[in-house]
Amino acid sequence: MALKCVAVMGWPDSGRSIASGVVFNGVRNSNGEPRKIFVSLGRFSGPAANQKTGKSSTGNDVPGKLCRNLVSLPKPLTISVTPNDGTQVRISFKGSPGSFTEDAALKAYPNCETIPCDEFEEAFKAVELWLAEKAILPIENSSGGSIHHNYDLLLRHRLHIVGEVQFVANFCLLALPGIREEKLKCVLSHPQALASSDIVQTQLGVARENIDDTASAAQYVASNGLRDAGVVASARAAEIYGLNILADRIQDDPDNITRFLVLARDPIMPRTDKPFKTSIVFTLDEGPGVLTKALAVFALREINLTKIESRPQKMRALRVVDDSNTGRAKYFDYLFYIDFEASMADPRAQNALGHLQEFATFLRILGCYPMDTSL
Ligand SMILES: O=C(O)C(=O)C[C@]1(C(=O)O)C=C[C@@H](O)C=C1
Repeated sequence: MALKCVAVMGWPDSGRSIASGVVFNGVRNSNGEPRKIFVSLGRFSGPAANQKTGKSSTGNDVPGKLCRNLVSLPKPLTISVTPNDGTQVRISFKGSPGSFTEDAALKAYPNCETIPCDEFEEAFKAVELWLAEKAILPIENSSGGSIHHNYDLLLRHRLHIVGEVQFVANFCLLALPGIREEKLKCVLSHPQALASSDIVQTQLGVARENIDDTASAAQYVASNGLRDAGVVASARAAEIYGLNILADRIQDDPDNITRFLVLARDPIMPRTDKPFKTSIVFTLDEGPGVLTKALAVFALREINLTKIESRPQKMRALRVVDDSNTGRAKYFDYLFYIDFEASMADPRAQNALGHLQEFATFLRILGCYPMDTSL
C-alpha cells in the first residue's frame, strides 16, 4: 500500500521536522472509506525505518524517514521508561525546595528526586540536557488563570507533555518562631499565593511583597531573620526553613486548584483504556469564522474541549492583509492552544486533527497524556 505523508506536525522553523507525530493519508478502512491515521513518533516497537535509505527493515518503501507501513504498526503500547512510583526519576522545577510545584511533583512521583531551578527555562533545559528525566511547571490556576509565559515556553522548546497534575495548594501564614501575627508589617510570597490569600492579609493590614516562589520567600525571611515579615507558603516550607505556622488554609477559595504539566523528551504512547487528554497549538489564516471552523472539528466529533488559550505570535505580531474595503488592514497574529478530552489513539481525535490540518497554517501536538482525575 502506498502511503502519502501529508502533514508533519513539528516545530515551524527548526529544521527538525517531527515533533510529536505525523498524519498519514491514503489509508482506507474495511469499507474502503478514506481514513486518516495519526502515528505518534514517540517510540515504536517492531522494525524501524533505516534513516539513510528510508526503507524499513522489512523492505517496505517508506516515504520520508519516519513513515512506516501502517499495516504492521503495533497496537498502541504504554512504554513506561520509569516505574510508576517515580523511583529515581529526576524532575526539574522552578523554585526552591518546599514550593508548591515541588509538592505537585511529589504528588505525581512520590519517590522522585526534585531538581530546583531558578527559572522555568532552566527547568526545560535540565531535561533537554539529560540532567532530569522530566520537568514540571504550573500552567493555569483556578483563580489567577493561565500562566502565559509557560505557554510560550511549551512552543519554544521541544519537550512533550506526558502528564498533568491538579493540585490544591494549602496556603499557610508563616513567621519566625516566637513572632505573633500582630507584629507583622509585610507578607512575602509568590504573586499568585498573595492574590489567593487576600482576605487574611487585608485583615492583618500588611504590605505585600512579591517573591519568585513561596518557598524562596520562606527561605529569605528565615535566613535574614526578618521579625516583622510573614510568608505565605506551604507547611513543608515551614518545616524546611524552620518557620512557625501562624495560620493554616488561608486561601480565599478553599478549592484553589493549580494545574501543572509534566514534560519529557519523548512522548508517551496514547491509550484508550483510560481517559487521555491531548494538547495542541495551531495558527489560522485571517478571515471571518476561521476560529469557529477550527473549533467545529472537535464539536462535530463530540470531543470536549477543556481549555483554549491564545497567545501573540511574537516574531510575527502583525499581519498585513489587502482588504477590498479599506486597503491594507493590519491584524494581530495569534497562536491558539487547545486541550481536548480524547486520546490520539482514538480515531475521533485523529480525524479531528486531520480535518484541522486541512486549513490550519501550523499545527503541533504538544502531548497526549492521562487526565488527572484525582480531584
Ligand atoms: O511559588 C510556588 O510555590 C509555586 O510552586 C508556584 C505557584 C504558581 O506559579 O502559581 C504554584 C502554585 C501556587 O498557586 C502558588 C505558586
